[in-house]
Amino acid sequence: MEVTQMTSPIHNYSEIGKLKTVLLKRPGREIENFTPEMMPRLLFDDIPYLPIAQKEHDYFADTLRDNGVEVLYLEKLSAEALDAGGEEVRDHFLEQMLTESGYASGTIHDALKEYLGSMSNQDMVVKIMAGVRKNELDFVPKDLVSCAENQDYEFYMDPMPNLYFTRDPSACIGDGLSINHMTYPARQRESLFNETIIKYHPRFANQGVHVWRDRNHTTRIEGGDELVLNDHVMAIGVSQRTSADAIQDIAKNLFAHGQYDTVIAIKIPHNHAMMHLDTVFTMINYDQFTVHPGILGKGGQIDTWTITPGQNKGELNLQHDTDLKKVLKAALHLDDLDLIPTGNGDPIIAGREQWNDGSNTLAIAPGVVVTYNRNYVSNELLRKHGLKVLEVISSELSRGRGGPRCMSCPIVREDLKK
Ligand SMILES: NC(=O)NCCC[C@H](N)C(=O)O
Repeated sequence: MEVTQMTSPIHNYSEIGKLKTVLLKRPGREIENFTPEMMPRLLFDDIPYLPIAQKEHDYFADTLRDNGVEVLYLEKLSAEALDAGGEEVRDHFLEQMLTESGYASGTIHDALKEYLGSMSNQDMVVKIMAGVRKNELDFVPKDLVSCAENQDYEFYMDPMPNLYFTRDPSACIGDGLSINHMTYPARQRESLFNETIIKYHPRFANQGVHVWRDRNHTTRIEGGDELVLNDHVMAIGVSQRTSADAIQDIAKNLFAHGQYDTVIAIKIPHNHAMMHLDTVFTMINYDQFTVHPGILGKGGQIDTWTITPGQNKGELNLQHDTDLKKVLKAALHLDDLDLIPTGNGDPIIAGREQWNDGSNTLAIAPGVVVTYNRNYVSNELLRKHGLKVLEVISSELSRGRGGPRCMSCPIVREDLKK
């Protein structure tokens, strides 16, 4: 009998291998469908201007395409997955989305189900992403919660403005991925789209994709913290968004079922400006990284724990260290490495450019990075360190507090030369 080897449609064994396929989300109505009062809860710092945000995002996507990258869109794959899954899958998806939006049953559930259920899969996906306002439905709720508590709130279903940060709800690692239970309610529904794609889209379903950790957990992890340094070493941020217990959990799964043998947990400040490791630290070449000086203490120290498999199954060894350079050199077998400080280390420029994602570079090949044009001091420094820097326009996209790495989820990268 002929045995056919299944090849996973996901192949991502580094942060820097030549990027072949990436998942993006073009900003839609969801990034305008909220008021200033809703901004903190929705994790935004301002109201973006949609036509310009779309223009900037198209420029980003074109920059990737011009460099040989296949660009897939979350909104399109989600609808295609539902098309492929059929009626039962669509019904299950909608029920789950309604449940996670606060309507497991009841009259509002029924009205929303009828409203969204009358749409094509593509329209339904776009509508759910954009949010559902009360005035869209010809329905007056009569339950006590609606009458006594929520009468002034405009939405039945909140918009999901953070969807264009495709980095976070899932993360491709090796030939698999983590589908993430995210920290804040504003983003928790997002990974349901990723789960649906992996389970039902013909490109991904039944193709041997490993799910290292699914979204059905109470502990929290987000892709901005998950850095695939090479084919056996990861770095994961202990951050506002990723908890230490989730890191231990995914480390155990990676060690037991994959080729990974080292996870470096890096503790960063827990605040909005630095919510993920990739807002302060990214890998951009075999031996080069961006680092925001604001994460380093006196003498350049930072808490790291190198996690490796323990003696017995399921056990983990921890090695604590505070010298990031030493830890990375040891794990990556490098004689030296170049940590390039955001804003050239100037405290004012570093703080300002990090806020607008000056550390958040997307490597599309070793030594080739995509960055926001507004971070001109950091960009100039990267060039001085020998990097090829492709700048993209960034006035509106940056209002969501994420840069080129946050806005992209690499699915396929070429393997690195050994
Ligand atoms: N990887 C990233 O750092 N993503 C940026 C996410 C920004 C978004 N407004 C959030 O707070 O989740």
